[in-house]
Amino acid sequence: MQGADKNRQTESSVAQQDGSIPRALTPSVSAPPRGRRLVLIVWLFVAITVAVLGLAIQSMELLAAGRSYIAGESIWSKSQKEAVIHLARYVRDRDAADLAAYEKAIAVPLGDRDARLGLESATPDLARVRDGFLRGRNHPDDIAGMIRLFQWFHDAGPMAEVIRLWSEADKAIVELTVIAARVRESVAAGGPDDGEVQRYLREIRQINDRLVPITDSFSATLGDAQRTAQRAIITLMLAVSALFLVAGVGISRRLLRQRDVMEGSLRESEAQLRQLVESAPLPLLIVRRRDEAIVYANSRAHQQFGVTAAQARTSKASEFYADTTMRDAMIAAIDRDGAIRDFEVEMRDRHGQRFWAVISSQRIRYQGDSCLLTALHNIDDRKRLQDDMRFRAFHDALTGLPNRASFLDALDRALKVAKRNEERFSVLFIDLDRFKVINDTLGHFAGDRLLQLVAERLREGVRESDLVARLGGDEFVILATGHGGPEDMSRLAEKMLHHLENPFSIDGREVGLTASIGIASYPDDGDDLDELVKNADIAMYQAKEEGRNAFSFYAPSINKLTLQRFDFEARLRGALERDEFMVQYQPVVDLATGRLRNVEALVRWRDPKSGLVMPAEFIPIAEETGSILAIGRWVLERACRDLKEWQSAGLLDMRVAVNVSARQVLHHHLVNEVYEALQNSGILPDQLELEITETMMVHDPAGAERALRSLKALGVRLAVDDFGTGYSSLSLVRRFPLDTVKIDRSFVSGCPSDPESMAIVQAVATLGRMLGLAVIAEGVETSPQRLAVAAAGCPFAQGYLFSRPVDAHRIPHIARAALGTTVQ
Ligand SMILES: Nc1nc2c(ncn2[C@@H]2O[C@H](COP(=O)(O)O[C@H]3[C@@H](O)[C@H](n4cnc5c(=O)[nH]c(N)nc54)O[C@@H]3COP(=O)(O)O)[C@@H](O)[C@H]2O)c(=O)[nH]1
Repeated sequence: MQGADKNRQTESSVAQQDGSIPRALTPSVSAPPRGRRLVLIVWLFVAITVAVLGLAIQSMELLAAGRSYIAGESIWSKSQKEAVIHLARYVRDRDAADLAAYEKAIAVPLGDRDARLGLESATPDLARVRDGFLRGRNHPDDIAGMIRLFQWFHDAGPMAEVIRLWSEADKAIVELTVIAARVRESVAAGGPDDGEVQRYLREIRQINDRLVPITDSFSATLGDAQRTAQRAIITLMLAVSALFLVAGVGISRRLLRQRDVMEGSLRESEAQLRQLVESAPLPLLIVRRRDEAIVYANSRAHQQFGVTAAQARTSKASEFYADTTMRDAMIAAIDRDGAIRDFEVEMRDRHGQRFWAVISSQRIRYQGDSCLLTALHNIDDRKRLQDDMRFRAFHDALTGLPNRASFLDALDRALKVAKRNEERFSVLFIDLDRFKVINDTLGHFAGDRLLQLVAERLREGVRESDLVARLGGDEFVILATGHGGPEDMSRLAEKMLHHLENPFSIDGREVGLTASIGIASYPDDGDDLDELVKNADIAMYQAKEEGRNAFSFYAPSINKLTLQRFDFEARLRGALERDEFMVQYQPVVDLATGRLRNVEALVRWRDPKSGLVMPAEFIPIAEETGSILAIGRWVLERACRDLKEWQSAGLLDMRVAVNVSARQVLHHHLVNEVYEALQNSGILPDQLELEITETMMVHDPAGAERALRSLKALGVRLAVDDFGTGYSSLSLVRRFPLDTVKIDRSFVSGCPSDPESMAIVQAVATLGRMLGLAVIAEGVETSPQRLAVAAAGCPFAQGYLFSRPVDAHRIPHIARAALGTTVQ
């Protein structure tokens, strides 16, 4: 409302019919513009009025000039008569007074004569003419009209006759002046005698007799001319008026027709525009500013606000704004700028349902009132998308928990608050134990589901004020604010471990899971963001070192150890790319012949920092970090290629055994990788033996069985490593499609002195023989052990007694030797 009147002159005009559309929106019709037409009509009537006025003035002037001639003729006639009388007296009495009276009287006709002669000359001397008329005692104001009348109409009927009679009369006047001159001369000479007097009087009488009919005629003709002119003028005026009347009627009819056409076009345009506005895809409103009344709303607006047309008419626009502050800001912007474009505002419909809209609005005049024409666009979907994107930017898509960015943000805020208020808070770094193995074992879908369930349990276990976030993978973090000291944190960590202890149900399976938690607190364990997170991570490693399913507080003393571990892990991650791995091969000997049965591939890491690293040191870490998959694949490829080379060198019966970790076995790509290794190298499937540990088979028998059967279908051989260390050894050999059993070194080392070890070796050898499995005794270091395992029925053996693991190039040499004793 404010400032409405002030700005009225800037508002658009609108049609005034009820419900019509703002004229500012009406398309133009094809007639000339209304303003221009109006100007033309005004000018036409001005021209007509000027013409009529001009004609009337001229007519009146002509009539006035006619009357001047009549008046002049009267004076002329009287003067002429006086001149005759006084001249006759002078002739009779020779009285100078009569002569003077004569001269005064005759000056009038002579003046008029001079004027006439002047007007009849080819180049009239108007001064002379005017002087003549003045001497003829005509009124000075009439002279100009008399001159014009003479000039314009001297050839026209009555006027020509008047001038002719005037010339006739002037001849008689001139004759009179001649007689007067003769009389004067005669008087001067003492005459005239009686005879002359009589003659002069007779001549004067004759002239007068001639003049009387001329002047009568002159007077009558002048009267006729005046009447004729009067009639002509009246006729002309009537004709002109009739003409103007006809023209006026014609123009008016034309204007009316044009107005009808324009109104028709306007109505049509308005109807079209109304239809357009009605069917516009956007809600449109016209709101009266004075009282916020909705004076027009299209059907989309009715839908948007959940109102009928009747309800809209009785509603106030302000009812539909969710927030009056926003509405006030919008009105202020309109008052300032005259219009607003794409103003974002929250609205609500009649039922209170809120939605976001962008509004464009401008001031208009509508039905004589200052109004706002407003178009709005519901942007709820866009807002939702934006909110969703914002949520995604700060939340983990899988678990819905705040993500790393969100956590760091919250941590930053917590730090500032804690510094300001001198408060404590803690970061709990949670890493799930062996999650990667579970993920590989159960598949990624199950792994994802497990992470979601873990997230739920963690969230349920914390206070409202604490923040649980997922940093990525199986790493979670809790930002615990408003807690007391380490006791509180211990309780929280224990509670979390306890929460996770109950098995998770995934796809009908019970999955057990534990976690390791590291705790770092502000200000004791760091006073910036990075340090706190890093130290909580270090503490978490400490908890893992302590055997998992545990929590640990950060302490500077654990830092060095853990950093070494970090460093080791980091170096291991890049070792493959840097080509730091190598494979050695350890022979497996046929105890009956002493010849080579096969070789076992054993990986080593040439770490630039710590030298040759044995697999027992790095394989568990590689398994935990997942890099075992790439390392295992590389060993497989390498071993197959080396075997192919030995075969090319003539060792045709050779086989190679490759260790495969649990994560590799359960990984879906192993079958493909083995197939590719066979294809790439060109060795036969049964020349490759894959060694799987017994513990792995026991841990997930179903997964292992599935994987081993797929591998078996390729035609490769399968061996169970470390046989006897698990608890289901016998059931394993029945369930899995095995070819070879390797008796664990711990049993072989007890031979032959330990009867239990001997008995186990013997039992396994017998079992193998009966099931058609090859049995290899591992870790044979001494001749008595060799003799003992041979006596127990083991056909094959492996151990330092025969050969330590050696580089590939030495295998052909060893193979050709009789391996009765240690080669090295
Ligand atoms: N997943 C993979 N695991 C691998 C790979 N390469 C090795 N490994 C595993 O590491 C374990 C340790 O291997 P390594 O240090 O090479 O030890 C092997 C031999 O050197 C050792 N051995 C052999 N004979 C004797 C002996 O007489 N005495 C004695 N003390 N040790 C001996 O045993 C290891 C081989 O044993 P096994 O595999 O059970 O046949 C190793 O156990 C593998 O599991 C790899 O590429 N992938």
